[in-house]
Amino acid sequence: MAANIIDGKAFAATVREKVAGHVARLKEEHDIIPGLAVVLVGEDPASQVYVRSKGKQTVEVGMNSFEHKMDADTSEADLLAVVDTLNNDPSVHGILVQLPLPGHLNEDLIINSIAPEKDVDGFHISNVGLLGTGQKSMVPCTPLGCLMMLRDYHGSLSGMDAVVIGRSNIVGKPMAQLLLGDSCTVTIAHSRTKDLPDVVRRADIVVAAVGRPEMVPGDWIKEGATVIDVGINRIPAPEKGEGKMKLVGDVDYASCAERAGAITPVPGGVGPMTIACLLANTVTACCRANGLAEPEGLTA
Ligand SMILES: Nc1nc(=O)c2c([nH]1)NC[C@@H]1CN(c3ccc(C(=O)N[C@@H](CCC(=O)O)C(=O)O)cc3)C=[N+]21
Repeated sequence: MAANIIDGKAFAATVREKVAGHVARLKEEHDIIPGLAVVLVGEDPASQVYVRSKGKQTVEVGMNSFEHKMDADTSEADLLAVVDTLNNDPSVHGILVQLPLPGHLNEDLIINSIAPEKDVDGFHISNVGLLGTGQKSMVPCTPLGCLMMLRDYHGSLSGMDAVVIGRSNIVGKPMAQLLLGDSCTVTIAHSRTKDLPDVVRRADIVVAAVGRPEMVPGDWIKEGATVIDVGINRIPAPEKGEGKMKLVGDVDYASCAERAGAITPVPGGVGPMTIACLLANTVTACCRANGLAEPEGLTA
């Protein structure tokens, strides 16, 4: 059986359209323009690509985009000062500090210095706690995008067996919380999990978020399961020519697609949804900051 392909790229376009609609309404009815500030420390080429892409999409949906580029040797105090300025700037509704940060900077400290209501990444300890207790929060963009695709494909997720492979704070843990919130039976698997293949074989929903290229083979996938591939790994592609690279996920797409009922591709799956959800979170933050109704269809 060939799996249905869950087209994250197309889905992300519909999310951005909804965002653009809300942005237009905010401007027209309330004279408010949502603003997203992205802080990039250092010159990691991949990060620069993502930041550019975020800025471009932010402007395309009609929001204001603010970019703060800082040197790789920026001090913690200087970075905290920039975050403080953004926290106090009423035209900024969302703040994202691009991760990973250079090693001399304390990531937790920086993230927790962002005003929780502007923390559109959903990484602040307050938002983590709110999500874990089922209260209104900012939800991390990648898991939110995965949840939107799963709900769209399945309708209700209630009672499904979900296995999340990976226990990171930015994907695995919040993903598990969201699936639990939708009444899945959730297992978080990781590098020390015993009998990982058998654990994954129980799953109706597999979310792979480990950052290891093509580590999940098709024979771990239950017939008909839904596979969400969060991995974005750049690996050599000698078949495309000398020195060429390609993007692959954390699952072996060809063999998993043979057994899955549905699967997200890489590229064109979770990645585009992550950025779309960042824009969605910024609109949500803007509405909350102004005491306006939550935008429909953009929150968990
Ligand atoms: N504070 C913070 N928040 C983040 O959300 C964050 C971050 N730091 N640091 C880096 C990672 C990475 N990330 C991606 C977003 C979209 C794609 C994406 O759209 N990927 C395309 C392919 C892009 C390509 O060709 O390279 C796709 O999967 O189709 C990828 C990666 C967000 N991140």
